[in-house]
Amino acid sequence: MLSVEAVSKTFGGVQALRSASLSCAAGEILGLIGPNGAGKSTLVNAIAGVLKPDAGSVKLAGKEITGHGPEHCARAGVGRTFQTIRLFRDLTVRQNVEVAHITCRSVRPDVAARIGVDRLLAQYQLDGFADIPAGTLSYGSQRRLEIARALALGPLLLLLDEPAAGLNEDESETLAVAIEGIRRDVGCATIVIDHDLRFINRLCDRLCVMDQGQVIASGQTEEVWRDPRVIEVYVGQAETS
Ligand SMILES: Nc1ncnc2c1ncn2[C@@H]1O[C@H](COP(=O)(O)OP(=O)(O)OP(=O)(O)O)[C@@H](O)[C@H]1O
Repeated sequence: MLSVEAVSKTFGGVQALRSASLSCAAGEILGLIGPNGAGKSTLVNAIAGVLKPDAGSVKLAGKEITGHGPEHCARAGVGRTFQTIRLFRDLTVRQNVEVAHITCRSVRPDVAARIGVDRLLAQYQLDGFADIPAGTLSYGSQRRLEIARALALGPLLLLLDEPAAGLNEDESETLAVAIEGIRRDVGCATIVIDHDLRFINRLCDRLCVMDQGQVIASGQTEEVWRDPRVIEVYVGQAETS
C-alpha cells in the first residue's frame, strides 16, 4: 500500500533523512522506532506531504504523492495523528469525527458508507461523550478521538505519531486493542511511532528501526530485536541515559 524509496531530507546542516526506505502493506501494523532525533517524525512528515523530500519517492497504492502537500495527501488516503494532540477543541466530539467523515463521503463514498460516525464513536469508547466539546475530554479520550477522526477519513494509510505518549498501562492496552480493530475494520496500512517499546512489541507485526536518518533494520518484530545494530543502538542508549 505504501512504498517509500530512498527519501533524503536536509535541514540546514542537519541530514535528517539519509536515503530512507520502507513499505507497509494493507492490514499491516508497522512500528517505526529509533532514538530521539533518528528522523522518524521527518519521515512521517514526508509521507504525509508536510515536507518535500530533497530526493526519493513516496507512493500510496501505486500513485506518486511525493511532496504533494498535506491536503492532497489526505485526499489521496493518508490519515494521521500528531505527537501533540490537535483537535477542534470547541467542536463536539461527534462534530470532530463528522468533519472528517464528510470529506470521506465526497472522496470515497463506498468506504464512508462502511465506516459510520456512530460506530467509530462506540468503537473508541466515545459514545458517552459525543455531545461535549472535544477540549473537555480527558487526555486518553482525546488520543482515541484523534484516531477515530483520522479513521473517519477512510484512509488507505494511517500514521500514528506517539499515540501512547502520556497514557498509563491500562489506557495503552485499550488503545492497542482499538488500533488492532482498525486492521480488522478498515484494512488500511498502519504505521505507529512510539517510544513505549512494550506497546510497540505487543502491537506491531513488523518493525522498522531508524538511527541518524537511516533505516538500520526492518523485519518481523522478534527478528529485528536480535539484530546486532538494533541492540547496539538501544543498549548504547540505555548506557548513556
Ligand atoms: N524543521 C527542522 N529544522 C531543523 N532541524 C530539524 C527540523 N526537523 C527535524 N530536524 C532535525 O532532524 C533530525 C531528525 O529529527 P526528527 O524529529 O525527525 O527525529 P525523531 O526520530 O522524530 O525524534 P523524536 O523521537 O525526538 O521525536 C534531528 O536532528 C532534528 O533536530
